Amino acid sequence: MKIKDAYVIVTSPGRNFVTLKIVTDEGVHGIGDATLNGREMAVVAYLEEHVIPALVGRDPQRIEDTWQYLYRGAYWRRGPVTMSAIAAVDMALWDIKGKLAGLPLYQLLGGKSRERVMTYSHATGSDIAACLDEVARHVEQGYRAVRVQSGIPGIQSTYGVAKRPGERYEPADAKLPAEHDWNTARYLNHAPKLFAAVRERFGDDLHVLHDVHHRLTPIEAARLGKEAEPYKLFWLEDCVPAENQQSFKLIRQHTTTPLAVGEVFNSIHDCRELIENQWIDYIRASLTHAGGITAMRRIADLAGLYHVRTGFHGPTDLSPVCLGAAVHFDTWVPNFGIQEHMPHETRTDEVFPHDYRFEDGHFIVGETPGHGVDIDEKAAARFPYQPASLPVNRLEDGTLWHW
Ligand SMILES: O=C(O)C(=O)C[C@H](O)[C@H](O)CO
Ligand SMILES: [Mg+2]
Repeated sequence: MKIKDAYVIVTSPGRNFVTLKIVTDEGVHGIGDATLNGREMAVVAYLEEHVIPALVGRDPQRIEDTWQYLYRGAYWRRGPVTMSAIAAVDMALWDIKGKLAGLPLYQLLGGKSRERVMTYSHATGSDIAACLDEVARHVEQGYRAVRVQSGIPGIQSTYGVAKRPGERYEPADAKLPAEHDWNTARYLNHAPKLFAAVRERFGDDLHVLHDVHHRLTPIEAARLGKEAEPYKLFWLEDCVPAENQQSFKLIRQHTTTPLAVGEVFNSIHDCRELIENQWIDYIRASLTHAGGITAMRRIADLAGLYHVRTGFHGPTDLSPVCLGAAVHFDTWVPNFGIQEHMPHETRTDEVFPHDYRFEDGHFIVGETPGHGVDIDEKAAARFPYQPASLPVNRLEDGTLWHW
């Protein structure tokens, strides 16, 4: 059997998605997600110019060999563009393997470790009261775990807060990056009040998560982790930028608040020190940005040795293809923690028909052979690419900060 054809589909049903479709000479096809928010077309070019020509004619069943070929064979290893492209190929090939075997992906990985996959969603509000109402709405929908983000007095546009009440949070919009403002002191004074209010209204049973989105220094993160301890967070996410993995050593020395990191990681080398030193509790890399199922399996196995659990990134800027594959992975992986769930728009779900379903705060995996997600190319063609960028952040004096 050979790969006969492969092509990229870019579609924007509400936001941009990049999908790779691989077709075999026996007519079986598989798809993979290659969406890199704000840098979509770089991955398209990487796939079209450098990957697809090398795929045609290869045996689609040799997933590991193809992964090594694309990783080692590029000479230029790692990086989000390269690894998203490799991930898309990898996901599509696992999809094909499942279809050929007549088995859903989770069976290929080793079968079910659980019946359902706990998810968390996002409660956002312009202030604490509005955020609490959103938490209540999510609890009514069955969520056992909710991420809380609220506007901060004195800061105009805060990460994770929807622009208008009732709208979804969507950071990428303008063609060029929007400019946001940031003030660490105001944030640090505000965040513990939000956690306290959530616990007071919802009690101890709800899992409460919070995303700092890389904005603190290690000692500031240590202070926040310490002050959050009475409110027993499920996790504190991305409390510092993680290029310097040693930062987490300092944070860890000061707090027992569980730490999660990794949504911008693209290889096992980005998290090896964090895992081996047990400086984190949850690894949040995604199948799309960290090299696919083949690579993520190695990360999860390493993490399992050190009691680190998975908490896959699952924002709307990863397509239903990534989410579908993640639900299979989550159903199998022994050291599962939680799965992020930011529901896609209806038009996105229409472009990507899938068999995973949300029920009572959990995802339930489907039984369709492969990863269970397809693309309706006719529907996709109705939504042309819309250039969009993620924002940037500046301190009050104009200094560019982490967004
Ligand atoms: O979902 C999260 O935890 C995020 O931090 C979302 C990111 O801002 C988003 O995926 C950037 O593309
Ligand atoms: Mg995040």
